[in-house]
Amino acid sequence: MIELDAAEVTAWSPDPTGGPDRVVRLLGPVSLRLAERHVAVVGANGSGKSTLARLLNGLVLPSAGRVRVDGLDTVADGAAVRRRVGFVFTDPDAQIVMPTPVEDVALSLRRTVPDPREREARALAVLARYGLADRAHVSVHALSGGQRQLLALAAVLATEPAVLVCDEPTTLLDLRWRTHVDALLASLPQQVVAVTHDLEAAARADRVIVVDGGLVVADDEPGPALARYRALMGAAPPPHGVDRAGRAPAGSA
Ligand SMILES: Nc1ncnc2c1ncn2[C@@H]1O[C@H](COP(=O)(O)OP(=O)(O)OP(=O)(O)O)[C@@H](O)[C@H]1O
Repeated sequence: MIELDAAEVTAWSPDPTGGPDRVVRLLGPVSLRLAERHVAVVGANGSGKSTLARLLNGLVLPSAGRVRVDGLDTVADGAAVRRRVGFVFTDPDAQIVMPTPVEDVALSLRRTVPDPREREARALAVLARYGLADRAHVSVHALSGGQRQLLALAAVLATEPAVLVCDEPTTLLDLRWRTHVDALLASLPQQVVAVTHDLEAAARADRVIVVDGGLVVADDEPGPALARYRALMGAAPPPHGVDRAGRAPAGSA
C-alpha cells in the first residue's frame, strides 16, 4: 500500500525577471492511498506526473507531508523504500550502466547474490525470462531501443520489488515494442504505477489519477478519469508563457 498524506514538493527556481530565486510548488498537497494492482497517472506536460512518480520511491522527497510504502517512510526509511519500489525511466540509457546485458542485470543483484558465478547464472535466467537470452553478452549499444527498455525493466525486476513505478516506459518505443512492454507490465505480479501519455494503456488500469497544475484533479476508474482528462486537454490550449517553475519555453527568449 502506497500512502501519500498531504505530500508537497517545492523547489527553488530562478526568477525569470532577474529577481532573487523563489520557491515554487511543483506538486501538492496530494493525499492518496494506492492499493490497486495497476494505477495509471496521466496529465499534461509539466503537470507534475514525474514528480509524483519520483515521490513514490524516494527519488524526490516531500517538502511537507509524508509518503509511505507498506508503512516505510521515504524520508526515514529511504534505503528500505528503494529496495521495495523499483523505478523505470522513460529512457533506458538513464538506467543501463554496464557494457553488456548480463553484467547490467548482475549489477542489480550484487547485494542479494554475493557469489559472482551464482549472480551471473541468476542474471542469465532473468534475461531468459524476459526474452533477452540471446542478447546476454552483446554490447548494450547493439540492442534496439525496445530491447534496451526491456533490459532496464529486467534489471529492476531482477531485484523482485514489491512495487514497480514506471515514468512513461513506452514513450520512446514503436508500436510493437509498446505493445510488448505494456503486456509485460500487465502480467507482472507486483503493483505497477505507470505515468503514461498512452490513453489506451491507461484505460486498462484499475485506477487512473489525473494530475494538473501539480494537483490531483481526478482519481477514478479509467472511464470517468480519462473523460475528465480529455475534457481538460480540450479546454486548455498549450501554455505559451512561463511554466510553473518560472522558465520560459525553449526558443522564446
Ligand atoms: N528541480 C526542479 N526545479 C524547478 N522546477 C522543476 C524541477 N523539477 C521539475 N520542475 C518543474 O515542475 C513541473 C512538473 O514537472 P514534472 O517533470 O513532474 O512534470 P511531468 O508532468 O512529468 O511533465 P512531462 O510529461 O513533460 O514529463 C514542471 O513545470 C517542471 O518544469
